[in-house]
Amino acid sequence: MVERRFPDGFLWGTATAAYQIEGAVDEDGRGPSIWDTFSHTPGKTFEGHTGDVACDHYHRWPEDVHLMQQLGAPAYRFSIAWPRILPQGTGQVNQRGLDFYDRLVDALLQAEITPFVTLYHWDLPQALQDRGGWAARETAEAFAAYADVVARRLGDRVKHWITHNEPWVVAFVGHFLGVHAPGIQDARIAIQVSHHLLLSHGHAVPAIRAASPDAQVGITLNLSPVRPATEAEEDRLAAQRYDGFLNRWFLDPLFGRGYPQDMLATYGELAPTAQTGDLDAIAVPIDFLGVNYYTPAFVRYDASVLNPLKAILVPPEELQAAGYELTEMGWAIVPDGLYELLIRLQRDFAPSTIYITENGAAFADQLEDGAVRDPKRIAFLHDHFAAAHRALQDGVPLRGYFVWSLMDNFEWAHGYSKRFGLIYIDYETLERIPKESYAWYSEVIRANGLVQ
Ligand SMILES: N=[N+]=NCCCCNC(=O)[C@@H]1[C@H]2[C@H](O)[C@@H](O)[C@H](O)[C@@H](CO)[C@@H]12
Repeated sequence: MVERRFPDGFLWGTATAAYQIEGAVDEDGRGPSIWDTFSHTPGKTFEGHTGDVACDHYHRWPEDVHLMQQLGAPAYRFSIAWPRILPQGTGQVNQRGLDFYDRLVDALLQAEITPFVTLYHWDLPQALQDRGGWAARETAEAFAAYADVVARRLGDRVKHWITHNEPWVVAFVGHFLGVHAPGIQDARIAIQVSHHLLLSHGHAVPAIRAASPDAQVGITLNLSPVRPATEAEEDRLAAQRYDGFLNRWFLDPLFGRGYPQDMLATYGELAPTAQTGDLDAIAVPIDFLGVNYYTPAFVRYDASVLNPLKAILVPPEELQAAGYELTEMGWAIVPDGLYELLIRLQRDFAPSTIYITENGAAFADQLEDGAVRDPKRIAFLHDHFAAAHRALQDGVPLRGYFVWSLMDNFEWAHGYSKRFGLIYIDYETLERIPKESYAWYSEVIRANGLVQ
């Protein structure tokens, strides 16, 4: 008996990204991306892992589509590799790159799986990085031109488009922390990059709509509820600033309010350079907001003069000592954080539609006697699905949920050391082995809800 049933037509799905699963980095005319450069730079990734082969999805995609079909998920979110489409970032289009995604989309539709296409999931053509990358305003225009090329080819069959995946991570993990490509550590550049990413979104949306009639277009943000470490005033104010840094910096301009005044004041002369019309472009109406939720941000005041934010994340070991269970990423498992986030989004921004475009967890999965028992992942997903159901009951316009990830894959700086998949990948043989959570999720999809 289904206790927590989801609305009819709820879009259950799985999610992946090009550089994390495809491999075939030198095949069929693909050009290098900044992640090819970064992962081949000594010391940047776990044990020097690269995406050169990854899950070899570029060649094994028919088997992967079959696994999706067996799972029974009605939707699949994947990203298109810009360097396969425009190897130099602009100019000459690589038809063989377009052909790959054309075949994949046709196979998904044949399998009655709705494709959700992410246009940018971090693999910027290196040729554009050589011309300034996202720190250069021209890259925003190049992105809109790339979106136009892809939407013209696939827009008759792809009706759900996501311009960007997690611009916060691209800007601040890639250009401030420097632990992602292109590995820059400069606050001013990172803030300017966040502006150019949003601007590129604003210019891509009309291009997609023009080429893909009645398409639904949105953007995916990594968002978290922000919780102060203590009720002390300084921690509560730090949490407010961190909420501005992580959430409101992107949500406010996308929903037509311009950049948050408190953050412009906090950033001072680090604030981005914008041109007339930029904010209007960024505020172009979207059909849905994609939300990637993993864990809340637990924040405390930090007096360091080197930190304009004067707020830092509470370290994982403290969270563990406080009683939180952690995933292999060191992220606290807080299903209620998803409910809290969705209710806040509905209250403060009221998007017409929300999709959870990523939620999932890495655990220390072991292959034993040809099987992978992953009870922790089942519990994680169960509890987060229950939180999403509660939000639905409280009026949140949630229309779908994509589990990260369909299969184990290249986890960026962590390489292949972190496993998020519903399907285990044996990286020696590239064999796909569905984990117990795959069968469990298949049951949830068939019942369209949780049975206990
Ligand atoms: N310092 N630091 N960093 C904090 C980063 C938190 C947000 N990371 C994500 O959301 C990434 C998202 C990504 O889309 C996917 O490509 C990744 O594989 C998953 C799993 O990691 C998640």
